[in-house]
Amino acid sequence: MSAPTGSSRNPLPQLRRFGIWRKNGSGRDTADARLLETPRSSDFTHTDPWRVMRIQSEFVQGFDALADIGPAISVFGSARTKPESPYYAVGVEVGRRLAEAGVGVITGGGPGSMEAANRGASEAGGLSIGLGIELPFESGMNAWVGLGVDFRYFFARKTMFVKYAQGFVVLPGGLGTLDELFEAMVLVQTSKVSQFPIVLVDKAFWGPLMDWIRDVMVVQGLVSAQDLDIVALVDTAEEAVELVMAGKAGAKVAGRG
Ligand SMILES: C/C(=C\CNc1ncnc2c1ncn2[C@@H]1O[C@H](COP(=O)(O)O)[C@@H](O)[C@H]1O)CO
Repeated sequence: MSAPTGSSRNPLPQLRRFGIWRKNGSGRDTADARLLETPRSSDFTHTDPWRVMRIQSEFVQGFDALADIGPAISVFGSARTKPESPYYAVGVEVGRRLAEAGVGVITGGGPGSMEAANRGASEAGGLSIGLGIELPFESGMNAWVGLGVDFRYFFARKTMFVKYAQGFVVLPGGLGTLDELFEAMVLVQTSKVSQFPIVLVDKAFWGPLMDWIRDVMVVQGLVSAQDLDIVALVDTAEEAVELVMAGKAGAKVAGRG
């Protein structure tokens, strides 16, 4: 995690934090992992009803903490992006431009590109939100989050990314970023959400993936050519924010089901 520099236009935000958070140290034992484990005895299955209560409380807590945030955009990207990387600079600029456009910035609250977007939003005086996740190794909320909500379960957290945002900006990333991107694409493809702009930043990074979808999936009839229009590819933070804000105007409408 980068040390804040003296060039900030705003000091580090005062963190308001929700959720149960514990440092896991080097252990690999998390609530998510325990839930997904195959039960080894019937005793184990008897604990699942209690987990449902905990899962329920995580949704209630998320809804409660985020209900009044106003318009916001979720920004995804690699947890491993270094502060000296050009991707980090783009993330800061995306966060800053979104804040200047008057919308909150929601990230996973972690390091790398998440930190960059939170930092840009925070430095510009905007609402900087982090949805943290319990992981088996130390990570924690980055220092640029002003409103933090901690989650044990990925699926509860992912609901919040969509429910409280009017669009996604996706910076280069790995499996976690792809997971978030494809979930959003499927929600649009299946009309669970509409009017939901998804903007991918860096054509050189994302282009080959889109080419593969077009050349393999579309050719084999596994997705339709129109599904590629669910996302837009750009090269700059300026274009990303312009596009995502233009799409923001329409109300998000839930599909049937
Ligand atoms: C691997 C490292 C830290 C992990 N910490 C994370 N904290 C919060 N959110 C995370 C973390 N890792 C992944 N995510 C989520 O997935 C996306 C990034 O995943 P990727 O595989 O790095 O692309 C991101 O948008 C988060 O929501 C650093 O040592």
